[in-house]
Parts: sequence; C-alpha cells; structure tokens
Amino acid sequence: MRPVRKRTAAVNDPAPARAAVKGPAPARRRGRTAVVLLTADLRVHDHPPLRAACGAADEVVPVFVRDPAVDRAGFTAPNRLAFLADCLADLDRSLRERGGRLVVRTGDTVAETCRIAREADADEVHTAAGCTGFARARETRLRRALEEDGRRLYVHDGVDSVVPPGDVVPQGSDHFAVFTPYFRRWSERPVRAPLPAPRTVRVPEDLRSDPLPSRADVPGVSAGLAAGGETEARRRLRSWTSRHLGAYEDRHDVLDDRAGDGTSRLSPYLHFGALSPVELVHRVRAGRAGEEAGPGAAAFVRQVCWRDFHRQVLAARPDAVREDYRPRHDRWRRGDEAEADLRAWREGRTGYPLVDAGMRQLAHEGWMHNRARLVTASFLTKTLYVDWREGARHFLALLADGDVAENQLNWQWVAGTGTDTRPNRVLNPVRQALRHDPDGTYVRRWVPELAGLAGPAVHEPWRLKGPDRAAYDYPDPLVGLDDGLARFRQARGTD
Ligand SMILES: Cc1cc2nc3c(=O)[nH]c(=O)nc-3n(C[C@H](O)[C@H](O)[C@H](O)COP(=O)(O)OP(=O)(O)OC[C@H]3O[C@@H](n4cnc5c(N)ncnc54)[C@H](O)[C@@H]3O)c2cc1C
Repeated sequence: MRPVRKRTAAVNDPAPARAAVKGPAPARRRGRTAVVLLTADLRVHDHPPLRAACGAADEVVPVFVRDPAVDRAGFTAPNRLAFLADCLADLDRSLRERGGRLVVRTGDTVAETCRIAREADADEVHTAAGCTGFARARETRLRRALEEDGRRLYVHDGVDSVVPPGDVVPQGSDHFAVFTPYFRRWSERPVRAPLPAPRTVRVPEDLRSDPLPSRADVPGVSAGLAAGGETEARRRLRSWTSRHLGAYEDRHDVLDDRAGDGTSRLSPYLHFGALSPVELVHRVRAGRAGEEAGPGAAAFVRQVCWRDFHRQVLAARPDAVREDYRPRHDRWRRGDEAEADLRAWREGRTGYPLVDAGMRQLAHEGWMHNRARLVTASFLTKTLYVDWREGARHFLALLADGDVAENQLNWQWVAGTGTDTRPNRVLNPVRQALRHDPDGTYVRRWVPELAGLAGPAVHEPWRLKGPDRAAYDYPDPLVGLDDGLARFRQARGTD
C-alpha cells in the first residue's frame, strides 16, 4: 500500500470538501477510524486533513504529540510553549463543542502516532506537509512505520501556506531566489476556497490522553505575551481587518504602537496554524461587505506572500536554517569584545535608543514590530558585525512567532547572506528612528529611562552635554555609526 500525498483544490471550488486529490480518495465506510496528526495546524477551520478524515471515517482521532526531539532540536522556548498551551486548550474546546476532544500524547511522534493508530484500529493517518528538513524527515519515517503496519499516510499540502512550496517555480530551478518575481507568479495563482470547520467530530471514547499542558506551568514567559488559540486569532482577524486593514499600506511601518494596530500581530497564530493563511488571504481580499479590497489589503497580502516565499526557499534549501544561503565569506567578529557587544544588544543596552527599544519590546512581549526587527538585526549583523546565527538564536528564544523558515531567512536577508538583492545595505538606526518613530513615542515607551526627553531628541541622547547627559542613566553608543559602517564595508570588501 503506497502513501498518498493529497492536495486540496488550488482553485475556488464551490464544494471544497470534494477538493482535488492526487491518488485514490478514501471512501467512507461504517466503523472506520482515521487519525489526524496535528503539528502546526492547531485549528478546526480550513483544515484539510481534519476535513478529509471526517469525510472518510466515522470516528476521528485528532492527536497532538509532545515530542522531546523538538525540544532537543533547540527550537522550543517558554513563550512558544505557553502560546502552544493556549492553542491546544482552545482546540480541545472547539473539538468538544463538536462532540469530540483533543488527544495529547508524549513521546516520539512517529512511535506515538503508530501506537494510537493501532489502539484506535485506524487504517489511515492524515497530516499536514511541513517545509523544514525536520518535518520532512519525520514524514518519511512516519510513512515507513505506518506502511509496515499496513496503514496509510495522507500528507496534505496547502495547510500552512497559501501556495505550497514547489508549486510555483521558475524555469530550470526548484525555487525562486528573489521575492518580486515569486510574488508576481504567486499572485496569479488562484487560491482554493477555505474549508468550513466540521460540524461534528466523533472521537473514540476509550483512548487515553495525557493532560493538556497549561500556560501557568511554563516558567520564564514574557509578561506581555499575547493569548494564543484559534478563537483569539479569529477575533483579532475580524477586529483588525475591519478597523485597521485599510490603513495598512500607510501605517505598517509606524513604530509608535500606542494604538498598537498598525500591523495585525497575527504572526504567532499563523506560526501555530491557529489561523489558516489561505483563509486569511481570502478574507482580506474579499474586503468589507459591498466594498472593493483596497491598497491596504493588497499591501497586506504582499506581506503574507513573504511567508510563502521563505517556506519555498527553505523547502528547497533545508541547510539554510544554519548555513549561509549565499556565502559572503564573512569572518564575523568573535572573542570577548564581540561577546560583550552581543550581550549588550540582547539586553537592550547598545546606547542606540531605537535598537534598545526593539530588544526590550521583544523581551517583554515575545513579539517585535517588523521595522524594529529589521533595525535591530541590521545593527547586530552590520554595525556590530556579529554572526546572524547569534541574533537568530536570541530571537528564537523569545519570539512567540519564532519560526525556523521566517526567522532564519529574514535574518539571512538582513545579514546579506540571504535573498536580498542589495546584500550590503546598512540601516542607520537614527535615520530609521526619525522616519518611523518621529515623535519618539515608541522609544520612550520601551526605554523609560529616557522618558524625560521630549520629541525626536530621545533618539540621540549622546548629543546632551555635561549634567544634562549625566541625568540619564543610559549607556553611550557601543560604537560610532561611521566606525561600524567602515568596519562592515572593509569586511565585505566594498569600501
Ligand atoms: C530579523 C527578522 C526575524 C523575523 N522572524 C520572524 C519569525 O520568526 N516569524 C515570523 O512569522 N516572522 C518573522 N519575521 C517577519 C516579520 O517581522 C513578522 O512576520 C511580523 O513582524 C509579524 O507581525 P504582524 O503579524 O503584525 O505582521 P503584519 O505586518 O500584519 O503582516 C501579516 C503577516 O505577514 C507575514 N509577514 C509579514 N512580514 C513578513 C516577513 N518579512 N517575512 C515573512 N512573513 C512576513 C506574517 O505572517 C505576518 O503575520 C522576522 C523579520 C525579521 C526582520
């Protein structure tokens, strides 16, 4: 029996439950049970594996496996564990509303999935395709193990991306290496219709489940971490798109987040699959009742495309998690001085208020505005000339949306080892601050020791002299911007 890779329909399909399928569609039989292995797809709406399993079987086992191998790979962090706990609790509630429940197991994902398939006497397992090397290797092992047991694995594409990696490729290559041509082709692709949540999910009664993890049991969580879960994701999607989407094109780079809504803050929900990117794009393109989707929607959808872009790069080049996508022969600074600079950057004490504000927002919320991510990452990799891997590791230790594809490839983009066509550009943190936080509100919020400095003066405290300067307990800049720039240009051989 061969495993089957399923594709949900790529086009608007009036009957989405009959999505296009590669290979034989399983016919529904009485008494039949299917397992749905959930990974980064913690939702009930627009869930192709769940819909397919509900369509094929009388009883369905939605299972999430807490796998120590994921921890060992170094990609778990308190903020994401807490957010995950929220997502699992919410998913369990949604399944219970539909007559079912979530089954949680702990152990090796492959062994546990096979065990539960045996216990439930399920002859098929449905799961979503992943884009990382880790996920793909796990899929291969699962397929083999299930085959040995006489069971069948269905892997569904298009669950955590709008366009699955590999579906849009340039001639003669397995992926796009530059965003703009990818975006053009991506935009031409019709997007399949989102699938409704199943009305009922019947789960066999006698299956054991470990207790659901709880956010309260996770130590070291950021005080300002958002609540996770599909219900919250859908609430946020509704309220943000109705009130702020229209202004996105103009406001997405505004750092002053007193209003807090220049961007959607949906990234952690997308990371855990609490929100479907397919549904997100549909909703945004559809606009408000009776209105055309405007430039805000177009700018937003373009941003969501970056997510798919990185996923298709990583699927083709799994080594880009750790290796330079485009090596620039960097000899990054190492040693005590570089370590001290890195520490100051992590702690938000570089002496550049915008950089420090971003780093402190990250520590407090487990999230950082995209513009601040760009500035803080450029400062580390270019002005301080410290290896992007160090910065990526720190971001992954804190970000609720910390995602191997998006984090590593954005870091590489900023460091100039990735897909940026201008790899040696350096963002000046003062100019960026004056442009994107002109009144200094963002900085004063996150660097309260400078709150006494009114207006844009907060961006350059080093201009103060004598006792005025001494009144502020805030460090001097780690390095002059001109010196940092000269060091970087020399290292890259562009001076
Ligand atoms: C150094 C660095 C590291 C980053 N690490 C991550 C990460 O680990 N996980 C992550 O999801 N994003 C990452 N990003 C991308 C981006 O900063 C976040 O997706 C965005 O800030 C999330 O906020 P939002 O949901 O309000 O975005 P919005 O502006 O509302 O955008 C909507 C969605 O589009 C997607 N998106 C927007 N910008 C990007 C981008 N540059 N790359 C990929 N997707 C994008 C996100 O899914 C986002 O939720 C990183 C960017 C940089 C520069």
